[in-house]
Amino acid sequence: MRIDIVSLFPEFIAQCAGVGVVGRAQERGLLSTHGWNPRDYAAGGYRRVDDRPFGGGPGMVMMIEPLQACLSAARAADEAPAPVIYLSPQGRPLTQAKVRELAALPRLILLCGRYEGVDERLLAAEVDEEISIGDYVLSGGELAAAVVIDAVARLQEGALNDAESAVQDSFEGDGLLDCPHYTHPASHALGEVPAVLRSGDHAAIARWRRQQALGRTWLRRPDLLDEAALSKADRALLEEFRQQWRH
Ligand SMILES: Nc1nonc1C(=O)NCC1CCCCC1
Repeated sequence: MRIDIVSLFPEFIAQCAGVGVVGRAQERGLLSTHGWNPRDYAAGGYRRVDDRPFGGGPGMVMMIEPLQACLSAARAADEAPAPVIYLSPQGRPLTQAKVRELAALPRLILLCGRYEGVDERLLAAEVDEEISIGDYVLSGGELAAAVVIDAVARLQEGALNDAESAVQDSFEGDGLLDCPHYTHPASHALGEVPAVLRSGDHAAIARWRRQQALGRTWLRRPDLLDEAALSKADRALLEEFRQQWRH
């Protein structure tokens, strides 16, 4: 999978994409990322990429021309077709389902805004999809682009080892929150590791983990429960958790 990122700070993305799972996926040839800076496509000595907003108001707006030229250069760098995705709070919320959809594509072009945003005419002409990573305002789209890159990189075949796949599966598989995790020491001033996890009874451990995932989802994200397809056994486990919680 190839991801091109249009950003005034391409070095930011290169840093994020160079470490951990994403860095390893690149080393394994599962993914490649390429930064493109609109300032390199801005005319004149000053290489202007932004200007004052029509209608007045604070801040600056990213201009059409440098972005359009930069996007054209990025597109031309590979023959694979790619949707242009703009990261902004005005976009549709990013979900794991959307991540799966994006991860299956051969290529993405991510457009990162700065300042107050991008000239609407550029967005209307060049952007295929607008995506938000949450209802808050960042100083630029780069962090959101890094989130998209990380999430799709994890889904590339061969990107994760067994332990990492387990984490992916625990959310990805059934849309529930993850269960709690514990490690050494078993006893600590902060508390004890739940006995079931030290019992060696793998069936009991799996049951406990499933019940904890169900219970936490019920407590913290009941909206996810609505969408999850719970089995009869799941519903019984959750009811048991609810009873215990209420006493
Ligand atoms: N939230 C978000 N989800 O995706 N992107 C987000 C963001 O807050 N981006 C910064 C804004 C800053 C002004 C220009 C356009 C991008």
